[in-house]
Amino acid sequence: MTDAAARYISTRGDTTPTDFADALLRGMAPDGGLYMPSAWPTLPAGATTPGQSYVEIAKAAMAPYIGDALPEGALDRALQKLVAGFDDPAVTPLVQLADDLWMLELWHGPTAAFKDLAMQLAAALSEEALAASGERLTLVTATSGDTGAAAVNAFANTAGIDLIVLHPLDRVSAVQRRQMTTVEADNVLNLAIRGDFDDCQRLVKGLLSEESLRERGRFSSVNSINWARLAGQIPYYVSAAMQLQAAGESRAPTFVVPTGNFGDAFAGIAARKMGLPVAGFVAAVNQNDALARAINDGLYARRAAVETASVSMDVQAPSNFERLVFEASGRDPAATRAVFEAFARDGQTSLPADLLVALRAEVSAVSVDEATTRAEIGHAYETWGKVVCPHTAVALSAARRQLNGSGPVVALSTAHAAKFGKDVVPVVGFDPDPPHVIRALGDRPERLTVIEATPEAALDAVRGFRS
Ligand SMILES: N[C@@H](CCOP(=O)(O)O)C(=O)O
Repeated sequence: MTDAAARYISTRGDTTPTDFADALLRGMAPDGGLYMPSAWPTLPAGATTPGQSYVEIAKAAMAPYIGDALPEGALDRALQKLVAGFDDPAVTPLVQLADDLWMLELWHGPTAAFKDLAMQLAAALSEEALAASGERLTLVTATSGDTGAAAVNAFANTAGIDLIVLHPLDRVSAVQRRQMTTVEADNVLNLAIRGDFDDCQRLVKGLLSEESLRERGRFSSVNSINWARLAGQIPYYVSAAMQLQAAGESRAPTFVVPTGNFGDAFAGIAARKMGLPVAGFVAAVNQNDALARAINDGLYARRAAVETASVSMDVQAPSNFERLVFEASGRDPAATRAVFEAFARDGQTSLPADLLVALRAEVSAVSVDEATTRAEIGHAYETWGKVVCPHTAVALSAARRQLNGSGPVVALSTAHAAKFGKDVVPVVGFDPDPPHVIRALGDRPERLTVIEATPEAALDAVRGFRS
């Protein structure tokens, strides 16, 4: 019998429980909710034995979520492929910046952003899941820059899988856009949407519930609405804790996570649910602060996203907030449904007082403005000689406010600064040295199609692609 951690239920409570492979190939639950493991597994000893490699940690941490849903050895093969694409032996090295202040570098992979860690696995595991059934898979994915780049890299030219990426027109960095649009792959379609990331994510969710598209075969998403994306982000929290221990630090860390769609932060919360000792989580958002206002003021309200230097976090309706509400409500699907149906219908909803207390026990949230982000890029360079991207700067600014001598604070560094030259160069005064994966982009021509942010336009584009 499959363990509870490998059975997936919906946050909205109206879906037949299913296994990892099906949750992976569906992306979202049919009732409009998000898949969650029906119970949290305990972190196996293999993940926390000193001296383990990233592959060993990830295998132990992820296997309970997969159970027997994939062919024998699928996770091993996926992990070997993942680490082969990283340019650091630690995969996600932890760097000390000052007393109690650490930075977890998550950008040593093929698109120089943290998304590679789960996306490369999602691609390999999707292929394994499809090999057994021989089905065809179409993926639709919304991006504010990094997810799309990682998805294109991971899925380009994969037999049996088509990938359609929706990014907000002119609202991703030039490098992010070129990582998506210069790849020569007939199975990839780039759609530039006249709107913001939240429009892209809304269109993706609409497409996933569009029955007429089922003719194409399986239809899913590789946004962090897909549980497999979160499962692939849990191991680096465990790895960071192990690296701290190896450095002689025995106190539990506080993780500061630069936050957009809240998938990364929720993966950390999942690691803690599995038993990883963590003192706290801080979600650091930019001026798009819907999540911070919800947690700090109790009002979850939709506003148009503003453009910031940390473009990948220009999100005002963070999808994984639904998973947090589900968990904080004691896994109550009716309470979760009430919050997100009201938000969808009215554009805002007040969170009940008891829910708010439980949310704050899981995570705190701070918003960092643009001037502070710029100042933090300068501070990181002047103080530690580190050229950091704007997202990392948001995290570092929030992390430095957490330092109170009570334990280590780990800021997640989510992307290489060279992806965001427009905002980094004016502060540090030079072009950050790009890793070879960015240099290799060269000046190849770009391929993208511009469409309006309407369900009809999105549906037409998808129907017209390789059907
Ligand atoms: N920050 C993201 C937005 C989508 O996030 P995801 O984790 O749900 O894929 C991006 O860079 O696209």
